[in-house]
Amino acid sequence: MISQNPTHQEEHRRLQDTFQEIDKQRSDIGPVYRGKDYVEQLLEAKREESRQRLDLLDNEPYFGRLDFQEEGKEAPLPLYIGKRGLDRKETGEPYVIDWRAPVASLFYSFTGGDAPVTYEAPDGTIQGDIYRKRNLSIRDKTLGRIVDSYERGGDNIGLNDEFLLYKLGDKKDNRLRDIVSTIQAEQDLIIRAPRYKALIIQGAAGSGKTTVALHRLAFLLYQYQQQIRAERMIIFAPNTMFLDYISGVLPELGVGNVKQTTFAEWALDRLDANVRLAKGTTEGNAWFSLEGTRPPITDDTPGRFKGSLAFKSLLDERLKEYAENFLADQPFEAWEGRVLSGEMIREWFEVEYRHYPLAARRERLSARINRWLEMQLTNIGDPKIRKDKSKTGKQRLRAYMNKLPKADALSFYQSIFASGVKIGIPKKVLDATQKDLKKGFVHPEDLPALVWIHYVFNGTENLAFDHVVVDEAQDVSPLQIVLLNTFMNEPSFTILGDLAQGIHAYRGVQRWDELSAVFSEEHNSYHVLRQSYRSTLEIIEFANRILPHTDTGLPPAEPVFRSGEPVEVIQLEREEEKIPFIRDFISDNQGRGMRTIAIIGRTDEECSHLHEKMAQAGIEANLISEGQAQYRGGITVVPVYLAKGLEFDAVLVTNVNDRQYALTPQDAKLLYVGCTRALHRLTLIHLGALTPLLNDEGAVS
Ligand SMILES: Nc1ncnc2c1ncn2[C@@H]1O[C@H](COP(=O)(O)OP(=O)(O)OP(=O)(O)O)[C@@H](O)[C@H]1O
Repeated sequence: MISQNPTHQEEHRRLQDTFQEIDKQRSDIGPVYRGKDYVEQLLEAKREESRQRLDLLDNEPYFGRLDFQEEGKEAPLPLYIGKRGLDRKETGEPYVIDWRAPVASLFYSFTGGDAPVTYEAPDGTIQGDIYRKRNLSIRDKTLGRIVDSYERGGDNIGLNDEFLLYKLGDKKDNRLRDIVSTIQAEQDLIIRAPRYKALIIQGAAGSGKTTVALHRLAFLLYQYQQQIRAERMIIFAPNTMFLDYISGVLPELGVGNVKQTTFAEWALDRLDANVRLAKGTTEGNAWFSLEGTRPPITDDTPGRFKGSLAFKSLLDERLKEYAENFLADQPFEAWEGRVLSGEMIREWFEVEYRHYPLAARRERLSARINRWLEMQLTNIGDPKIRKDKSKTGKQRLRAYMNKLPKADALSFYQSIFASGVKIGIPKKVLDATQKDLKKGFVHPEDLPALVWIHYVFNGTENLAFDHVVVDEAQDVSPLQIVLLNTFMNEPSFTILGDLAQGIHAYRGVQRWDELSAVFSEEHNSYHVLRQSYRSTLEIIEFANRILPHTDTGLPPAEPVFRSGEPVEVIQLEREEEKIPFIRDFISDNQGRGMRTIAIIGRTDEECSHLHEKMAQAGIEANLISEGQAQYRGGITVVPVYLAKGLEFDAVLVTNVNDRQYALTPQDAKLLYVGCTRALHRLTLIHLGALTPLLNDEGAVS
């Protein structure tokens, strides 16, 4: 039924008109070509692109309207803003404006007031006045909510956040979504930042870091379409399940082909097959179990040392020495009396081939000596003697080359550790590495150094990035960033994370300047996102109480004013109460329309045990364990260290007692991660004494 409201009627007509235009353009494209003609096939690829763009538009043609009067024009024009642009077929006039277009930036940067506004167009700054900013919700081709957040001359009070709050109140499924209709001004600044920057973003939990980084990729592809290709953009995320969780956003924004991977996967792809990860090095059983004590984190902590710039300097020194001593300075004697001097060989290797990486120099040298050998053979007239000499010469060349080092990353790395303390590797680091390394096995934190060595030996293999996104960057090392930077002519990075969620501090950074030190001042661009969009006011205020215990000195996250239910901290008397409690928690939340519910435990073992008990009690849930490739949504049991990056409508954190979450920065970070996963409801239970991390005057019990 069409509403009687004149605004609704006007927008309804505009929407129908848009659908007609889309239909017309689709029918003009014509049917799919299935023939063999090559030119037609190429044209068909273009047509298919247009079809896909129209399909995307057809779903939700636009989400916003901005009435803008450009200076010097007679009247304001309504600009409709959508995920993709659409021009009128007949007149060519813009009918829907792509959200990434310069003029659309006004929609995001405008926060009210009657003062003139400006935006940067390719031809310079454009000034004008805004008369209306409107959000429109379109679902299943039907116009829903219309919210005017600004009207010139109106009172405009309290309307600004209404559409955002309406969107944030949604229940979630198993995928991260795009936010084009409600991007906030502080996020938009990051999304539209210039290409050649190393953006480092410290963002509170739920501030939209991951989402913003994905929108930035879509923006860069639009803005620099002649210079940037999706296939040369890459996203590094902490694990494959997280990649699965975020995998829907770029296609929703009409962007395909961006490589999304983990650092370990990418590194192992680069390295030779002889590099294998040692078993039992998974973080789950090493760092996050409750067994033993976790040593304090220092610069000598193996993961931190092996990712440091100090280690890189040490490697570089050794690599230089290795290259200098590569040749044995031996002449090559092809057969008795036919000698190629050591000086000549050095001249070729060190002067002629100096621009090639070591492995290529080695190969070129071998080919060059071989050519010299062939030349010598042409001087021998007797075919039989020539054949004999050729055989000897080739054998000797093989032997000569075999004596040269192999320029293999793993052997080099092994040799570095064999030299050990002598060359400045701390004993702690040696002890943690040697045993496996001697057998040819490495740990994840060895990978940046190994790829670095491989790069010095082999070059970048023509692999170049147009833009790199590093998510959860508090867990990466400076060496990783240096390494990725070598695959680019000029830095173009979006590096995002939250130090308060640095649960892998044993290999990550403790301050952002550890990463910014990699870039020059002109490339560095540091941003802070404090506003948190994910959780209700009550949840954010609760989590903010844990923050000081993380020892990061970070300010509290700022909630959007979206109020929900109070956070509950409940003490159970007996272990047997737990499963019935979980059952009630799930059914209560399902009854309130919550679609994703997580039971967050402290360790892998606790979660497997809970999951088993729940199954015995007939409660079906997905158990998440390390190495899992997919996040399925619904009811999930997950250890807290694997919940990072994900979000759930309702969260139950189990066993928040003083043993599971002790008064240490590491445990504070884990608990902070657990609590900030919840969108609408958060409950914590404990048996025994409550964790001191929550034991302050504000705790609800
Ligand atoms: N401008 C916005 N409009 C609507 N929703 C938003 C906005 N910004 C962020 N969100 C929502 O907030 C939630 C958190 O976003 P995201 O996961 O990108 O944050 P994050 O900073 O990476 O979080 P964390 O560090 O806690 O994993 C998501 O549900 C996202 O859709």
